Amino acid sequence: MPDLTLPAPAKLNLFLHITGRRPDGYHNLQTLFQLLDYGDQLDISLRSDSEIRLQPTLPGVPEQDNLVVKAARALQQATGARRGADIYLHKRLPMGGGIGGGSSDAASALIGLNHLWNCGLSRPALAALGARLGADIPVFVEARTAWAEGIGEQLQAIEMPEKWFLVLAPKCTVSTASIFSRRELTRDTTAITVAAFLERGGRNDCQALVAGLYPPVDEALRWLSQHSPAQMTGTGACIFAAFASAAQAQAVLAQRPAHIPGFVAKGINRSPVYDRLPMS
Ligand SMILES: C[C@](O)(CO)[C@H](O)COP(=O)(O)OP(=O)(O)OC[C@H]1O[C@@H](n2ccc(N)nc2=O)[C@H](O)[C@@H]1O
Ligand SMILES: Nc1ncnc2c1ncn2[C@@H]1O[C@H](COP(=O)(O)OP(=O)(O)OP(=O)(O)O)[C@@H](O)[C@H]1O
Repeated sequence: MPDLTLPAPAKLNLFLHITGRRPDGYHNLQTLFQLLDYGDQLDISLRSDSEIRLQPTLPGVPEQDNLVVKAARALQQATGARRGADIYLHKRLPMGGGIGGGSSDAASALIGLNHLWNCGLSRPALAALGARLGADIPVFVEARTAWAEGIGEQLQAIEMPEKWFLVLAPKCTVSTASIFSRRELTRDTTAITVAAFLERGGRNDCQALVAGLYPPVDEALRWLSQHSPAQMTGTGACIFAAFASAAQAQAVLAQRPAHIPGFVAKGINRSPVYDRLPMS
């Protein structure tokens, strides 16, 4: 039996506007991070030595590059924690899909190990530690559906209607860094207010570029758009559409082309991690 089991939920970017580029190359953006009740799971067991061991190894990701291991080491360094951990990662989320799998795994590792090692870091301190490893990690540490600005780390929790989402995961991996480095990317969208988004919606500034570069993304977008307004999340490759009920989303999922994997998940305002381990 592991000492602690924690979920690592996915997110969708309900819109993604790129409003500028910082001198360090990172992009200022506006987005709405919608958490989903679907994701990976981490089983964490304490070790008496200070080793961090992760199983299984993900295809193409050496153990030391896995964000879970990086997060655990960063926490050890920041706090002087001497204990180690064996972590088993049940991977369900497609990698490089724009649904934040690696970031969420890292956030759950930070939250779980902070608890098991008695490090005593507050949620904002853990989020700041996570931000150094990836722009999408803070929202999973804060564990709330949120409006985000800056590079994605300035967060404001927001209560959204809890809709159902059909997510299609075209069989390709999109590198976030490569999309953000493309010359053709539009980087000058005018900032909008939360109220304007809630009234009129928004778009994904990376979508046309990614669909042009990756035919499987284009195909999935075209197919899903026949049934409901479809959008890409993050820098892709996943795309999604919102439905009022699970049954409606499942009915469309059942009709999808057999070669496109997909799932249905509920949008949630609070991550299940928050309920497992409430903290300051
Ligand atoms: C596009 C989003 O998925 C929206 O949620 C995220 O902002 C990406 O977050 P992430 O995958 O955690 O990204 P990171 O691992 O921090 O960065 C990957 C690469 O994407 C680029 N990057 C990322 C976030 C950002 N606001 N501006 C950027 O330019 C940088 O080149 C960086 O080297
Ligand atoms: N635990 C992990 N799970 C998935 N990918 C990981 C993990 N650790 C490191 N990585 C690396 O990070 C890359 C991006 O992974 P991830 O699945 O988080 O992408 P993503 O869903 O596009 O994320 P985001 O929306 O945050 O940009 C992977 O291709 C992989 O090389």
